[in-house]
Amino acid sequence: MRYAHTVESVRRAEAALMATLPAGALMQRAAAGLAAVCIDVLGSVYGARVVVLVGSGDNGGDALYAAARLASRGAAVELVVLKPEAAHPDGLAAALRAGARRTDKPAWDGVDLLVDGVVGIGGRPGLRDPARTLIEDARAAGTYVVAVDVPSGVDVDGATLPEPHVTADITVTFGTHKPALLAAPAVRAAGWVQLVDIGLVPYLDEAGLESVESADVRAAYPLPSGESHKYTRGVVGVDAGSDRYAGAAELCVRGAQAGPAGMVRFGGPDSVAAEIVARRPEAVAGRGRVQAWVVGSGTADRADSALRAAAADEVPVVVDADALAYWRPGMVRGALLTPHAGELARMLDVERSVVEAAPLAYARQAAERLDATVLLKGSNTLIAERDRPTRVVSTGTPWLATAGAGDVLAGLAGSLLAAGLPARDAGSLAAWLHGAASRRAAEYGRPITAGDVAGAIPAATAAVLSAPATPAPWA
Ligand SMILES: NC(=O)C1=CN([C@@H]2O[C@H](COP(=O)(O)OP(=O)(O)OC[C@H]3O[C@@H](n4cnc5c(N)ncnc54)[C@H](OP(=O)(O)O)[C@@H]3O)[C@@H](O)[C@H]2O)[C@@H](O)CC1
Ligand SMILES: Nc1ncnc2c1ncn2[C@@H]1O[C@H](COP(=O)(O)OP(=O)(O)O)[C@@H](O)[C@H]1O
Ligand SMILES: [K+]
Repeated sequence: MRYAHTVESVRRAEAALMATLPAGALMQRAAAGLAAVCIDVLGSVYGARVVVLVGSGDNGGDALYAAARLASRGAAVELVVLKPEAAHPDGLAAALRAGARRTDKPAWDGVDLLVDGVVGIGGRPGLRDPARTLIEDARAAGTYVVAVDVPSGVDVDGATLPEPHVTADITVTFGTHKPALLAAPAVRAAGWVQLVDIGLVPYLDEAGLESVESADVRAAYPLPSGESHKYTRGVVGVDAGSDRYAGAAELCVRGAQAGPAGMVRFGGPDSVAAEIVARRPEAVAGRGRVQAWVVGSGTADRADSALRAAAADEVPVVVDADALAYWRPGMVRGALLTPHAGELARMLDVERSVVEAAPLAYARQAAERLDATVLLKGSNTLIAERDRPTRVVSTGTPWLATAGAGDVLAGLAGSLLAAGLPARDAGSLAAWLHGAASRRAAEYGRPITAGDVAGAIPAATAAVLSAPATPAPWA
């Protein structure tokens, strides 16, 4: 996992760490890491033109000490000090001593790098003038932007993206990720995120948000053993499709067949079942004992009765699409709800745009109110569960936004549930593999269908399971 901590949690850890260190040591660690990334970006530092936007807090302090390092290596550094009376005094003195000079209006033409030290974790969302105009001018000139800790103006904890804000090419963050650096929409402003170790990790409490990585998928994927037979691997029941949406049923079955369960039972209407069995002969038509159900994809006006029938089996259920409208809190223990933003908005009785602007907050609110694990689909997918860190998955390509892709995901999640994973893990692995399969199918850049995604899941699974088990550096 990559972990993100809230501002409050970072502040607590920083206070504990700072108590063990000489004054200013932490800022020097941050500035050294920041300068190293800037040097990497510049390639050749001597003679490079660097503009540094300096805000009035410690974020500006980090930027000033990094500016001093760049200036001492021969960069032509210009400091735009936004509130001179409040700038970090020692940092400013160090930068000026090293040869940086002050300006109010940089000429952006020929600037190699802009360092955004306007605000960090102490910032309020949005940007005021003159920072706002300076950033706009720099962007219009195509200047490369490195943000310090977070892109200034984003909502650090809520991961929303109020206007205006800095859009960075690289964000150099300190100690741990912040929610805005992992979750949409704020993550879109961060660019490539570089984490600098400042010794904070031992002092951090549990993360509020965690990003699922390939090593996590590898560690949790349910593998068959020599003793396995199809029933011990789990049977997943699919009640999907209708005369009008027969395709949804097939896509859902294909998603389920691409997962670890040993068997897929198709429990939808007979007219659809005949077609499913003809096209996917490994599926067994008719209801029977299952370890998990997938209900709702394309069920149209059967959704209510289909969900009730699945709930009566008292096994975990993936509740998708049409069935979401009939979900009642507490209906099934261990349920995984898989709405997109529009479906979640209807469940919470708010506008879709409101959910899209703040998916992290609404996924969490939904998990509380709906008393279930909620997988909110989108450009990155969130898996929220009450009292547990929220998960984020960002393996998908935008080509995945194609009709039927959600049916495949629901089937795959059901297969992982039937194989014994709890809802939060089943949702995380399903979203990760579904996204990875979409990239593979799209060959990193061409249109795909939902069927292509289903077809690519086994290869995406093989790739992640067979990768060498080197632990991630942060693990
Ligand atoms: N603590 C540590 O040990 C370490 C911390 N580190 C670094 O410190 C950073 C946190 O520093 P911080 O707490 O000083 O707050 P910071 O983000 O600079 O902003 C506060 C200032 O900004 C202003 N301001 C607010 N909103 C604004 C807006 N929208 N637009 C414009 N201005 C705005 C506000 O001024 P005001 O508006 O109140 O006049 C206030 O003065 C952290 O992100 C990391 O980079 C590292 O060195 C590692 C060690
Ligand atoms: N911009 C995007 N980038 C990456 N993945 C996306 C994007 N938009 C949607 N997705 C993914 O595409 C899938 C679409 O599912 P869904 O909205 O249920 O479609 P359908 O109902 O047609 O099956 C989800 O897995 C979602 O996470
Ligand atoms: K910043």
